[in-house]
Amino acid sequence: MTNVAVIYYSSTGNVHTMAVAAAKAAEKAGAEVRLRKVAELAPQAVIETNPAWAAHAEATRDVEVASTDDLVWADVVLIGTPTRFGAAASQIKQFIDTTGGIWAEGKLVNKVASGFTSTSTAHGGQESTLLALNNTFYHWGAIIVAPGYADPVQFAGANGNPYGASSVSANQAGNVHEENLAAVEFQARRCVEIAAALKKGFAAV
Ligand SMILES: Cc1cc2nc3c(=O)[nH]c(=O)nc-3n(C[C@H](O)[C@H](O)[C@H](O)COP(=O)(O)O)c2cc1C
Repeated sequence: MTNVAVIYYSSTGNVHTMAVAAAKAAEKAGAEVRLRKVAELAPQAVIETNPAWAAHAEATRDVEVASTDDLVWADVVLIGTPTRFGAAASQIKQFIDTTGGIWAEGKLVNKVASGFTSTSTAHGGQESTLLALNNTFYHWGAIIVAPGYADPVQFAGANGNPYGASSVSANQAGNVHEENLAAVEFQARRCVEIAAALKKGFAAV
């Protein structure tokens, strides 16, 4: 059994929708899956300035919050974040910054890792966000499994990002194109497949 942790942050539901699709696809591929949001850092007063943000926070209040134990448990770590000025959301960064202890113990080595994102605009920083996430994965000693163009879904009109599934929301809540969902499903399946092969390979050496 391959363990998959889908860990995400989402203010207005786009990345959440992608995370749920990734989790379901990994489960369908035979993995055991933990879907976890990272802790919110924004003050409630700020959240309430945006009705979509407040509504999404309320709708997902029962989603379990990610811990470093989820990373230790996982064979595959899929991290989803909206773009914030071309980089990951601070909520995701804060979670990443709690991994120093398990990193020092070597507990992140050889995890299969992959990122997905959502931006408002097509050239709003999807690649810079995903490449910045990859920098963390390198430091963990993880094995980055990007979708590449390894499936025809990557050539669908709304897709095309080989670094990780990416949606363009136009700042609309929960506005993920079905082709983006197919892309993140493929990405999750690919990670499960590669992690299972790695496990077998390591067991054989
Ligand atoms: C502070 C802030 C910074 C943002 N920076 C960018 C950006 O650099 N480029 C972009 O295209 N969208 C940017 N966005 C928009 C979000 O990334 C976009 O709406 C995304 O789809 C939200 O995902 P979510 O619904 O999962 O929260 C920004 C939003 C906020 C609140």
